[in-house]
Amino acid sequence: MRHATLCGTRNDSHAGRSAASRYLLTPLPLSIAPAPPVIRVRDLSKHYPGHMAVQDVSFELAAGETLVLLGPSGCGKTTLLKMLNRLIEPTTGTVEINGVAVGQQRPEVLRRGIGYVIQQVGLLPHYTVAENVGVVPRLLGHTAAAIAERTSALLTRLHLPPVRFADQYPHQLSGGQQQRVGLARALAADPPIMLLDEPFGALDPVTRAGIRREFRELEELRAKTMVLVTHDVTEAFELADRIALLSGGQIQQIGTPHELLFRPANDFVRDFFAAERLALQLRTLRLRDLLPFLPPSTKTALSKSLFLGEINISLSIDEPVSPNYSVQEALEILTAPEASDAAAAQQVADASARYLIIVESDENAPRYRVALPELMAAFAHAIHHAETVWKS
Ligand SMILES: Nc1ncnc2c1ncn2[C@@H]1O[C@H](COP(=O)(O)OP(=O)(O)OP(=O)(O)O)[C@@H](O)[C@H]1O
Repeated sequence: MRHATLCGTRNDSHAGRSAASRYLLTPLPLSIAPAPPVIRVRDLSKHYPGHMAVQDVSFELAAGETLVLLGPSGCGKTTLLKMLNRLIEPTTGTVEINGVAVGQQRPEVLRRGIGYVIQQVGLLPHYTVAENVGVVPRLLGHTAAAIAERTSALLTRLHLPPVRFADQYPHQLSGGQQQRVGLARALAADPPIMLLDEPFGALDPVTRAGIRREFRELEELRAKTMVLVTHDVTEAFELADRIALLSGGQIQQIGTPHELLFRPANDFVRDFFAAERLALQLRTLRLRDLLPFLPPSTKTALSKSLFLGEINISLSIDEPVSPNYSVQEALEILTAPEASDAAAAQQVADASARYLIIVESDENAPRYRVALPELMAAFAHAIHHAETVWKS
């Protein structure tokens, strides 16, 4: 498994935490033992009379990793998630958190160390927003001042200004606001592990995409080990370090989004992504993957000052982009007009006049100056290469 031999480095990529960590993987020196998994699931099954909800599931999760449980309705995602914090007891198999079997811990004690977010949010209707957020810290005996400070900071971070929202009741909030309070509540005691079951499920697609973006960039979540359930493929690809794709209670494949897309383990996996294949390829491939396929003429040896000057003078792109950007993000930059700048908007009509400057953090690495047609040609080559490597 990836975390047994590799460690992820978070950075400030525009692409968000998961994408950044996937593409900045650095081999561990052989002398350093890998950290033990935070969550270890072995041969886990749940049988109901006449029905196997989950069958022989095993996986390990490293600290800070996000695993998405993905699959069609009824495939066992929620049952599997709930066995991690003992909301459901397994029929066979074990779950260990930090090396201790969860079956040996009192459920309420176990759950205080694990944040839990569900689609229905489950806010207490007669508690204010602030009281809802403070529930777990109060149980843990935190001081009133510490709870108030933490609540206020979290609400602010989640775009719920405390002055307006702290004293409101759940019924006075929109669905998206309730969802944010649910997230704040789960984060209030700063648990190292978060379990999230369709956390954005009740929202319309636009609100959902917005909250997902905020979620990805939330500082408070950066170091957390997370298991997130969704049936939304785009959501899974945006948020996962690894995805476990389930069907009929069994894991069909577990791996990075790149692995599931380009190296499907079986027909089910391939077919599951077929309808959204191109969109997922655009999200999954990074500019770094395209570099070998760019024509030599795109390589530029501009000095930093010249290069920044050129951007300002002749291009509508203000910032160089990192090779960690997805092809999707690069396309958005190349084709999106600056709303406030009519001249820039005019330039978009001739997209070939716009360039991306792909630049590594290492100053000595080559830079690339790429227009839309070159980008798309390299994308086509990179896809062909990834698929050919898999088939051979
Ligand atoms: N208490 C129960 N008794 C009997 N069968 C159950 C019970 N709970 C769940 N199941 C069955 O187990 C299977 C898995 O259910 P689960 O809720 O884990 O699926 P899911 O993948 O989360 O589905 P969805 O995406 O629709 O929420 C389903 O077929 C469901 O009907």
